[in-house]
Amino acid sequence: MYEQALSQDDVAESELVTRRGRFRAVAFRAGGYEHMALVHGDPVGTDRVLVRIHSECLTGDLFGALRCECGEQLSAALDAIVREGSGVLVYLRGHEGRGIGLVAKVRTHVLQDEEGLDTLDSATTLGLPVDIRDYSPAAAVLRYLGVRSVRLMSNNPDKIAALESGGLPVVARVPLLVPANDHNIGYLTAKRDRLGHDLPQVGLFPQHCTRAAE
Ligand SMILES: Nc1nc2c(ncn2[C@@H]2O[C@H](COP(=O)(O)OP(=O)(O)OP(=O)(O)O)[C@@H](O)[C@H]2O)c(=O)[nH]1
Ligand SMILES: [Zn+2]
Repeated sequence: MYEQALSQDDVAESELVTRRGRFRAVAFRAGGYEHMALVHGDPVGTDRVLVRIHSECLTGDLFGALRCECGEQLSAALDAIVREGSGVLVYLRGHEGRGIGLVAKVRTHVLQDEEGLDTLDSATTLGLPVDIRDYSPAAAVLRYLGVRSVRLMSNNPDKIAALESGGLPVVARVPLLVPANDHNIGYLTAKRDRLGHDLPQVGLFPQHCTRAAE
């Protein structure tokens, strides 16, 4: 857990113009990793800031893998922040594979493909934890940025609890739903049924599903 306040020694900021628009890129060190917050508009001292806390997923975010929905959620969240005119995306490193790392995550993929195990059992069969993510760096950077309260784009109740226990009030959860496909429908179903994520019922994952955050 990263409980102290971020110091300027651990932060560097620059303008970052992207295809979507203009952001402030805030690189910061916390909990042994280097993370980044992308800030759009001016959320300093503001309540109800639209925020996405995004867990690193190299395969989904960078390579567009369809076996999870991370890449599409990343795009949808940035689009929503730009539409809103203000908001923060916190990209957390060290979260790969829900904290077990990239090599271990790919090992879970092998078990999913070859043995038909789901995203939980494939981890536990390897003797690994299902989820050991630490969200405290996100709370630390949001406090550093002067965000007062948050509308969080996520389907995962753990993220809300983690932010609140980090001192950041979450005044609303904004669903972040993207279309399901044949490759990730089992993954989404396991997240809903076994991890308690707030996701639609079977048959209602539109290709099915739905809107990004509004
Ligand atoms: N161990 C493991 N991790 C995975 C697998 N697929 C994706 N991940 C990781 O899961 C993390 C994303 O967590 P999810 O449970 O998909 O979603 P979430 O971020 O908790 O919830 P949202 O805020 O609603 O997106 C990323 O860090 C991915 O690397 C898998 O099959 N096994
Ligand atoms: Zn992913």
